[in-house]
Amino acid sequence: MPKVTFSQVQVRYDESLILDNINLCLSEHRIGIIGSNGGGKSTLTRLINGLEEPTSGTVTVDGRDVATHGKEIRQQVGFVFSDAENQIVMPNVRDDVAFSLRRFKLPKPEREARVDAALARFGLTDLAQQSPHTLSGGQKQLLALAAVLVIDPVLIIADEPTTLLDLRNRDRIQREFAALDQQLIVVTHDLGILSDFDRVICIDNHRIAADGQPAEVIAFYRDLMAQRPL
Ligand SMILES: Nc1ncnc2c1ncn2[C@@H]1O[C@H](COP(=O)(O)OP(=O)(O)OP(=O)(O)O)[C@@H](O)[C@H]1O
Repeated sequence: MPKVTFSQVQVRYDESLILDNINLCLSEHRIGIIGSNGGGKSTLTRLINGLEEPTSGTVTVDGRDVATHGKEIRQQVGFVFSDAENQIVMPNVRDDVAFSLRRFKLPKPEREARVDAALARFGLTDLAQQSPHTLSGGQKQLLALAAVLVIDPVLIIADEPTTLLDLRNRDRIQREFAALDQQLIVVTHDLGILSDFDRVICIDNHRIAADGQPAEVIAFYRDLMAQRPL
């Protein structure tokens, strides 16, 4: 598995502290990030492929500093955003998936085969010629995942991937996650999908509040939320 490290990472926007003194080494297969709204979860994951930069401290992927190796790291780290609409770049579903491969100099038959396989994997084959904007919210989420998995990343980061999904598609994503060989980091409020993960981290108040096995960290988070006044 890749190794992602955070060393004394701090993120500030103007006067607001978003992440404070984060030290982590992430090398497990499947890692969940949970915590209250606005705590800094998305920011934490966006640091891993350079979508955000730390105000101080360093983030590395397999020893390479994201600040100086961003382009290289983005070829190996796939990011599925919570708002799948923002991930749409091309006028039809097929081209949207193919667009992810533009940076990889693949022979055309291989590129086509990879796109076909990614579409089939997420039940999108029949929608291949359709505009992505006409898909349902859940289908857009599946398209976003297909567009990331087609590059065969070593690490997949998914920010609230099940938010818009009905139960069937949520279960489909859970099964896909369970079958992935790659390292996976998922930010979610859907605690059920984390039960078989290797590690869960709870971010609260811009810091790591708990870090360990899913059952123990989820129990900690539930207690924390129960104590908090509405
Ligand atoms: N570009 C930005 N400029 C200013 N503030 C920002 C920016 N990005 C994030 N923030 C703020 O940082 C804080 C943490 O945001 P983040 O999205 O990381 O939280 P989160 O834990 O993922 O929240 P949620 O569970 O609600 O998605 C929020 O208060 C947010 O408003």
